[in-house]
This record gives sequence, C-alpha cells and structure tokens, in this order.
Amino acid sequence: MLSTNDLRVSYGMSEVIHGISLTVGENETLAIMGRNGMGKTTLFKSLIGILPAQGSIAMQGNNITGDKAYQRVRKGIAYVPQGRMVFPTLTVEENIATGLEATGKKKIPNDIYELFPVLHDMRHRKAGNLSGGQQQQMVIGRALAADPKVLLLDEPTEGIQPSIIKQLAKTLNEIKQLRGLSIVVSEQVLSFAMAVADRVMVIEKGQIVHEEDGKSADQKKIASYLAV
Ligand SMILES: Nc1ncnc2c1ncn2[C@@H]1O[C@H](COP(=O)(O)OP(=O)(O)OP(=O)(O)O)[C@@H](O)[C@H]1O
Repeated sequence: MLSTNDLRVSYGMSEVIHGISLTVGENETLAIMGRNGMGKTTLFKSLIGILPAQGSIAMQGNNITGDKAYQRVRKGIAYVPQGRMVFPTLTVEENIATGLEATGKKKIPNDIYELFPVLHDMRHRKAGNLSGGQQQQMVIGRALAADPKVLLLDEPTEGIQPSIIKQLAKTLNEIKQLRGLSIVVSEQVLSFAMAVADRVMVIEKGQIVHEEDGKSADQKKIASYLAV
C-alpha cells in the first residue's frame, strides 16, 4: 500500500533518517517503536510530505516522492501528528470538518460519530475544552474524514491515561476493520503497540534495527530497545 525505499531525511547538513525501507500492506497495522529522538516524527513528516526526503516513497505502486502534502492526502494518506494539533477555538465538528477538504464532501461521515459517540455529544463544544483522550479521538476523526487508505499516527498515546490507551487500541482495530485501511503508528508504549500491530519495527538513530510479526513478537526483546 505505502512503501519507502532507502529513505533519507536531513535537517540542514545533519542526516537523521539513514536509509529506511519499509512497506505497510493492505489492511495491515505496522507499529514503529523507538525511544525519544530516534527519528519517528521525522520519518512520519517525510511520509506525509512536510519534510523533504531522498530515496523514494510509493503509494499503491505509484511514486509520490515529489508530491506536496496536500497531494498525498488526496491520494489517500492521512496524518495524525504528535501533539495532536487541534484548533482549540473551533468546535469539535469544525475541527473534524477540516479533514473533509481533500474529499470535496460537506458532510462528516456517520461512521466517525459511531466510532466516537462522545464527539457527537460534544460536537458544538470548543475543541480546546476537551480532555486529551477526547482530543485524540477528534484528530483521528479528522483524519478519517479525509477518507484515507493509509492512516499515519505519531505517538497517539502520548499524554493519555492508561485506561483510555486501552480503549484507543480497541478503536484503532475497529477502524481498520470498518474502513479496511492500513495503519502506520509510532509508539513507545509496548502494550498498546502489541494490541494493534500486525508487524513491529524498531527504529534506532534513524535506522530500522529490528522487525518481527506483531502476534508472535518477542516483547522482552522489543522492550530492551525501548529501555533507556
Ligand atoms: N527541526 C529540527 N532541526 C534539527 N534537528 C531536529 C529537528 N527535529 C528533530 N531533530 C533531531 O532529529 C532526531 C530525530 O528526532 P525526532 O523528533 O524525529 O524523533 P522521535 O523519535 O520522534 O522522538 P520524539 O518522540 O521525542 O518526538 C533527533 O536527534 C532530533 O534532535
């Protein structure tokens, strides 16, 4: 579905992603695990087209390396950034509706409010008044409004309570079923990654250093990469 080949990303003269090749298949969830500063956000920003990269990125076999972010969104990639980036003074509904731009539609698809009933209840509230977990649901709803084929989520559990993290994992699995999409998620919370991932990759200093099947993953080994 989405793949990279020898992807390299630099800030000025300093290269921080050193040749990453990965593929996420149709209806697959790929978790990219790594400690702070290992390059997860940089990788995601290059996938969505906010940061320029060398090497290549392909979507359904078509080269999108030269595409701008909005073109990639139209081709079916949606991005939920780390820190969520809500528009605090807009209502919940207005926030979600910003995701519709790529589709030309005016109405928020029903399944978004079915997935997140609390967002329906709070749709006229200002987004800045929502809890962290509710805001995370809202920005996932915003990404789904763009009708993506691939959903990129950068550390969605950051700043969210453990009980809500469990619920978020369940919801992501539901979304994958319901929409039949592919998910790439970056994470540091192992239990969350294990609850959603079909495949796990570990990133260290801008390189993939370990990869295995999610269901049979050696959690101790992955945890050892995450330990400081
Ligand atoms: N704007 C920037 N300019 C220069 N270097 C940067 C910039 N942003 C990130 N870096 C560096 O790139 C490397 C990778 O950072 P990145 O934010 O991608 O890591 P991360 O795994 O997402 O970590 P975190 O979870 O803390 O966001 C780090 O060494 C970081 O210091």
